[in-house]
Amino acid sequence: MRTTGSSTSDPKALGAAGDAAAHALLCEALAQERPQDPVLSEHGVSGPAPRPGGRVWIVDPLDGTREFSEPGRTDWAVHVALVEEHEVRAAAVALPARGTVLSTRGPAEQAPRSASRSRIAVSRSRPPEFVHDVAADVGAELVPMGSAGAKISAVVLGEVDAYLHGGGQYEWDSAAPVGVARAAGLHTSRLDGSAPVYGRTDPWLPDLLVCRRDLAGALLDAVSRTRAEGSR
Ligand SMILES: Nc1ncnc2c1ncn2[C@@H]1O[C@H](COP(=O)(O)O)[C@@H](OP(=O)(O)O)[C@H]1O
Repeated sequence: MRTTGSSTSDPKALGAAGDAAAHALLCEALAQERPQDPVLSEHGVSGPAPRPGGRVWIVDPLDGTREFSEPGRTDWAVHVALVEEHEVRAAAVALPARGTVLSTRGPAEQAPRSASRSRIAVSRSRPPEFVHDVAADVGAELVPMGSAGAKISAVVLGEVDAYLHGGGQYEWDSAAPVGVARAAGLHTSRLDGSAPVYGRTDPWLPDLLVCRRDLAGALLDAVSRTRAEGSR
């Protein structure tokens, strides 16, 4: 759709069309392969109603819709996660513009460090206010990128060392990439250090830290310090 320009020159319409096409494809495939399972996304639930703690596929057909509609950008992704008992059991994140799919079947080890100075991926359109103070606190460089899936993939691939998010997000923005990151041996938590919980009735999951294990303590301390200072 991107290379043919689809039928529209309006970036928003191209994003919406890509999102709708990917959603239809994933729902059709899951209805065919796993007809007993509910599927949750930004578009609501398709298939049977989810049961508390039961199996649910959490998908984001197009994460980084804005970047998808900007020619040449590769920071957008497709997320598919299988959640059971509030845990991600299996997941895949596709980066179609890079011809790459990362999954929970990938190597269970962290990539080597990207550079001597830590690099933290943050939203390019809505970076949380506290990230500048956190970066200064730990001596890191900020790397603005689109898409939670692309940013978490960048941590898995060793291109950056951490992804820091705050201010808002839903379970479909992070379920699959968090599953992939955890399988790759990375730290994944909320900003208070607790484990992210998926498959809840309310899918709001507004903050997240994914990083190399050796950085987790320093980053969580810096987040807690800068947020406490900011609220004074
Ligand atoms: N404050 C916020 N509230 C709700 N969703 C947010 C958000 N900040 C980021 N997101 C969502 O998280 C995904 C990654 O965002 P970002 O590129 O800014 O890091 C995007 O998903 P979509 O592209 O699927 O809409 C975006 O909508």
